Amino acid sequence: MNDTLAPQVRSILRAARERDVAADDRVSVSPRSLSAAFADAESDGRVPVIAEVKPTSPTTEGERRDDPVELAEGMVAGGAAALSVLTEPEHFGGSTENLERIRDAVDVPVLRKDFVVREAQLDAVAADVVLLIARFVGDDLADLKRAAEERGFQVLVEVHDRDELERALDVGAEYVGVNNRDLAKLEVDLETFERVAPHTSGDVTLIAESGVSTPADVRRMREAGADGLLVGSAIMDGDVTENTEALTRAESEGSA
Ligand SMILES: O=C(O)c1ccccc1NCC(=O)[C@H](O)[C@H](O)COP(=O)(O)O
Repeated sequence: MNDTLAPQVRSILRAARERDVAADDRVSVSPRSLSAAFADAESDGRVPVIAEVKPTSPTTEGERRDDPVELAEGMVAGGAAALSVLTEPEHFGGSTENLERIRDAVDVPVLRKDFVVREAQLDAVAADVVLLIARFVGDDLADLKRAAEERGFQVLVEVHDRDELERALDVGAEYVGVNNRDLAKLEVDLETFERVAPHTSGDVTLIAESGVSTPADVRRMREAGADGLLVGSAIMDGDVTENTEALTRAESEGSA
């Protein structure tokens, strides 16, 4: 599998495998419901957007050093239904402290965005939702999903193609994210979601991840079946409240 990943992604995976977890105790979470947050957004005319606090990334120039709590509050003010917070330190400038502070400051669900590959890594910090990337966790998907749910986390299983989608459905994933970013080349193509989404079963909450930058992209992903969208770079680039608002209002009259 490693040979087919972009060098930056190989480096992310290597760091994830080597990362130790200092936590002594198993976390126990009373999660804020992601599906209820999506329903609340829909009921007042907002597109359900998970806005991502992403200080930097292998495909971003520079690093945004504003207070992550201020960024998160700005995203919620712009109508974000939920937040995603990078906790990966080496390639994304994230931290578990950022997530803790943000989760204390807002009342929407918070997704821990990281590259979890071992059960002990689930105990690094409490969050409402944890990400498991099908391609990274391989045959451990079912065990890690069970371990996460035992701790109270909701689990977002990330896939990129139909085979990974089948694996997500086989383990009973309720939240599936289709990542438009190809981890082999790091290219983003919104057609990925359009190709994979029709093969999902109806009771799954489907999230389009990566590469969404305009209201037209939002509408395109929604027409292809996205219940929600995960957006990082386009929101982090400039005024996060205005950027979030433009996307959450993409289906309102008068939106560009
Ligand atoms: O964002 C990257 O550069 C990246 C590189 C290698 C592996 C993963 C990467 N991103 C993780 C994500 O899933 C995105 O942060 C998330 O989907 C938001 O994407 P975007 O809206 O395109 O910033």
